[in-house]
Amino acid sequence: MTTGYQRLCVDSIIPVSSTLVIALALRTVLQLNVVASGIAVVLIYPVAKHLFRSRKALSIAPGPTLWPIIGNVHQIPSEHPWLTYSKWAKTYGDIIHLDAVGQPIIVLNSANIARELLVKRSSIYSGRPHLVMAGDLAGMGQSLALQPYGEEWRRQRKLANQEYNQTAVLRYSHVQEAQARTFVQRFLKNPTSLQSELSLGMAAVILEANFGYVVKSEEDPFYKWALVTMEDFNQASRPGAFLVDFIPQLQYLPEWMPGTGFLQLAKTYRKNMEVATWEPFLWAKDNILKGTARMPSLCATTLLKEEPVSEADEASLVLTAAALFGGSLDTSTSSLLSFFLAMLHYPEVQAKGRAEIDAVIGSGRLPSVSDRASLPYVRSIITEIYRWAPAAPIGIPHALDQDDVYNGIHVPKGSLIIANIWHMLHDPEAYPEPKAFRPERFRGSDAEMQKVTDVAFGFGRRACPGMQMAQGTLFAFAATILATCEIVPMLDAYGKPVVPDIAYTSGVISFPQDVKCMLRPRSPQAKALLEQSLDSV
Ligand code: HEM
Repeated sequence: MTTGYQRLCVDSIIPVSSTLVIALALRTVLQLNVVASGIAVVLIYPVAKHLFRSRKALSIAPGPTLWPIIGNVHQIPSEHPWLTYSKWAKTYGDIIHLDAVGQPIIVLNSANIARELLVKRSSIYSGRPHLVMAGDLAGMGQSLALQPYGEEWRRQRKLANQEYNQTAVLRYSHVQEAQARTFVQRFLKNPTSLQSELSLGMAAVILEANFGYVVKSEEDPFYKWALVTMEDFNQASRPGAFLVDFIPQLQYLPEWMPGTGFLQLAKTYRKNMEVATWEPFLWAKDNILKGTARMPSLCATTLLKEEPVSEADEASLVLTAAALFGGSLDTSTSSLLSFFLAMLHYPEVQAKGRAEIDAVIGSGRLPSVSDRASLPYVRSIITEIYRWAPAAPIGIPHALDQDDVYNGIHVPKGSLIIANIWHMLHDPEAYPEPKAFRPERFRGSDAEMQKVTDVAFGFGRRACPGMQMAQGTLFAFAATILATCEIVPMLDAYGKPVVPDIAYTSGVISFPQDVKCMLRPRSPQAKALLEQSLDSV
């Protein structure tokens, strides 16, 4: 059955193409004899007029031509969608309407419109898309990042905020500093593994903050399980990978039927997820109750509350911790890879950051997270990373829970709302020469930097709850690296430096590709400080 909305989409068409239809019709008319012309005008004109009028009557936002039934499915880009949406902004403007077989998708290319809708109208714009394979069948839809906007989401969000708000997160500064120092030591020994060492460092920060658990190596079982589940999620949520996402009724087929392998796969994903999320929690609970756990942690704070923690509360806690891990790992790793890439391409920025650290901290100690306030240039470098290469270039889509009208434009209930963060942060009006990495553009002003973080971490009630954690971790890593080492390119077989290209992957979390480089210790004293700092951990 075709829904009213599907019909509207199929019938509607953009003005440009309506004009084209009329022009083509007229050209045909001119080639026909008078009688035939008369018939053609009678037949074609009303159709063209109808197409033109129905779009206006609908008042949906502009966008590429909608095809019958499929809408824009064939035009929705799978590679670097933020770049195509950004290009479309020139033709269609800051709010674009797309349709994927009846599913309305609204792309926002303006931070102001995103604020109008996702922040000011957040009571209706804070849902998430419903994923059948990843969400319902694999069981991942219960976690904070995918929960529909409602009671359970609020419960999980409260747990996340309690532990990772601006003040509470400072209790983890020592973890962030220790991991930054460990990373530098490890990478000095093994300069071929930048991405995996960063990923391990990011995981270690969040697993300690969530569970009081210390990760020592890539072989750590909790770390390995978490990676498996993240990969399962990537597979399960791949757009178009599973028919059941388009035809949800398929989930009720019996498992013995041919073609239902996805049901078995979903069970495997669910089992992996249960191990990855519950095992570290049970470990933490056991240690907290025995009094042997490292403190503080999200689990300790929650379990040691005065009121008893019910089974349902425990389940919410486990899901929150899992979402925080998932939200943290790739975004922070990608941002730090971008830091390395930027420092290789802009050695003068690297030198300036280092000079600021030398001037403020000197060379007698390593930087700590509490130095953030006195290092505005290092803060600017980190902010410029969020802007220059946002780790989540189109964020996570929101879903609209009610029909809405914005500036006369109809935004249908159930629309997916995509904030094109990349475009907003590359607007040449706000950020001249947006492709240049230039921390000076903020003039050391926190208000200017906040304009970037207000966009890069998403909007409204769903905005990133890990922002303060990310800020501290990225600062600890960037400042420790700059204070102790120079970031230098690898050398080729002829001893020539090889600076990696600026190229990014296409996923929801976009990574710079093939960033290879070396760290060169700045002095024997810097090396000694690093070694001493690890002895004291
Ligand atoms: C550079 C680092 C990071 C960036 C750029 C980033 C960006 C984002 C963005 C754009 C969103 C979507 C917001 C929206 O829907 O409007 C998001 C959501 C989320 N982030 Fe982050 N994030 C980062 C680090 C972190 C960290 C460190 C954590 C955990 C400690 C985290 C946990 C989450 C969670 C759980 C959500 C889902 C929130 C919800 O649906 O209510 N993120 N993040």
